[in-house]
Amino acid sequence: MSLESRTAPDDGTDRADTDEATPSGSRSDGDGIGRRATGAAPIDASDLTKRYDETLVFEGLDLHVEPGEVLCLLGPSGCGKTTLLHLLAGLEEPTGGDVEIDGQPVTGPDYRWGVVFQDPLLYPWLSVRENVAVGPRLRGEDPDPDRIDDLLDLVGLDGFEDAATSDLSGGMAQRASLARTLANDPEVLLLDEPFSALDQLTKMELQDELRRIVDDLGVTTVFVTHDIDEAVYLGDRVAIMGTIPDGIEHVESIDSDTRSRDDESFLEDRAATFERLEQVGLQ
Ligand SMILES: Nc1ncnc2c1ncn2[C@@H]1O[C@H](COP(=O)(O)OP(=O)(O)OP(=O)(O)O)[C@@H](O)[C@H]1O
Repeated sequence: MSLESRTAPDDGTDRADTDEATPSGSRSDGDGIGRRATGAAPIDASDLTKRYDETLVFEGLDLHVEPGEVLCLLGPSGCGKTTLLHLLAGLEEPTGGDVEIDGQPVTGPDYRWGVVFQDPLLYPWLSVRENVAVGPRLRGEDPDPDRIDDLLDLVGLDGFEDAATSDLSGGMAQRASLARTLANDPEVLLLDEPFSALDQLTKMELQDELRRIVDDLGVTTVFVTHDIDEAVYLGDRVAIMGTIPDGIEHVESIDSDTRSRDDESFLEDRAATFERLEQVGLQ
């Protein structure tokens, strides 16, 4: 089995003498990721605390995502996945701690860290092509039509450039949403359960497409999901979040070379992740 299981130390501290990650998601080394884009940005969250009035979501959470890595945040409803993603994206302010992307503090939303939401949120009065060109336009740039076409090709929407968004299926709308985010050339891609509203076949197709795209672009990616198979299939590592306010309980490294849903190592990775979920008291 090629899976490296990275157990959280009992005392919650780093083990510098082993090849293990901390529960907060730091890595002691850089292997096992398999892809490392030159120029891709690391994400560093330090000592993050988020509280909404009486609700402490997590406290003192640390997370490091390697340049070009795909990290999946996995956990049950209400464990704080979206909250953590929003803090990484600058969509919400932490109660304590800070987030840096490529060494720059995240103080608010920015096109350099692109977010894809569960709802594609396309502008219905614009064509698919115009939706994808929105980011550069908002920044006062003249979008390069060839680049927009290339992006639509990349996400599998070749031939739908001039379609109205109302003519798109849910999967196609999510492809357009992804292309719109990629049009900003983000250093980091943050996705919040983007495929959870799609039927199983479309979801699997889009998982394949996303994996191909992030591999091609080498963009650092954080993907929120509550679907174990999705997390294991897409992630270089899977960070398992416990119930609030436990934060990240365990980080599982997934063998990057085996991206096949029906081979033995996928099933082994899945079983190991499921076991970890059970060990932190989740089903
Ligand atoms: N704006 C808010 N105001 C008050 N409490 C909030 C707010 N946003 C989130 N919470 C609370 O914070 C906790 C974490 O919520 P969050 O949405 O981050 O979890 P999640 O793991 O993403 O859940 P889901 O999988 O259902 O989307 C929950 O208890 C939720 O009720």
